[in-house]
Amino acid sequence: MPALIEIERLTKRFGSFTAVDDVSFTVDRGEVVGFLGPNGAGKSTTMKMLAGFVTPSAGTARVCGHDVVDEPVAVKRCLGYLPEGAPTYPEMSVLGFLRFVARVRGYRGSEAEDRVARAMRLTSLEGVRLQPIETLSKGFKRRVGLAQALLHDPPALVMDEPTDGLDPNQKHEVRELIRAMAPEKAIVISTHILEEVDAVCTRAVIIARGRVVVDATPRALEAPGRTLDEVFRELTLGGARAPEPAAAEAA
Ligand SMILES: Nc1ncnc2c1ncn2[C@@H]1O[C@H](COP(=O)(O)OP(=O)(O)OP(=O)(O)O)[C@@H](O)[C@H]1O
Repeated sequence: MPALIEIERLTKRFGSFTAVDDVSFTVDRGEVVGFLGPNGAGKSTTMKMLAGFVTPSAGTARVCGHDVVDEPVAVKRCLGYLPEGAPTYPEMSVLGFLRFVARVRGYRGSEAEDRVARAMRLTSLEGVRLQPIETLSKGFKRRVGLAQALLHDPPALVMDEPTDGLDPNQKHEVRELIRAMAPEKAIVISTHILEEVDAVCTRAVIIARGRVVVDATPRALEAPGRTLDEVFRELTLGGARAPEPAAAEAA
């Protein structure tokens, strides 16, 4: 049976700048892949291609067997996507926004209400349910993003820095949530926090300058006697890069 998430030679060029360069990896049910890399390595762009927000320049990606370019609606049905930053519609209340998401996803009546309630429960949002999103702290906004990604209980989850902006207790809660969901789902999380990889990931894919430089279990990476931090620096030195100004304008 094919993996729930399949990425094959995926490439994204912005003008003459190649942000994602021939990236391939798969994620099976039960796996939590930590997608790591320095700033500008191409993590968000890869995730946006998986979620259908950016069109690949070359290569393919499939979610639950559906091609992200040819079958975008089928992909969105089986994928939960947490983008970087905060959810849109800042003037909506948490409850109003999640009801809206439920409606867009085709749920009505008690099923919609049950799904909204479950998503708020999983992300501990009940206490702020009537508050406009724009008045929430960064950590709570992040949780609203997480709630919308989980609302339809998708088999595949792609989360761009899910614990960004959360305090240590909230980070712990979100990691626990990811761990609890993991057996049933294929999960990709991007992160800068290497301890997060140890805490929740079954595999680490490290990307640098748009290319995959490692795809291994955290345990294999650390052996013998090296920390993940050391491995990360060794593999990604050369670090951040920026597109040529002309390329950025062409995008
Ligand atoms: N629309 C765009 N036009 C031009 N360049 C872009 C565009 N989107 C991203 N890039 C460039 O592509 C490269 C990869 O960006 P991306 O956001 O995928 O990196 P990242 O690994 O997610 O970084 P970070 O860890 O800082 O979030 C960066 O150099 C970025 O400036």
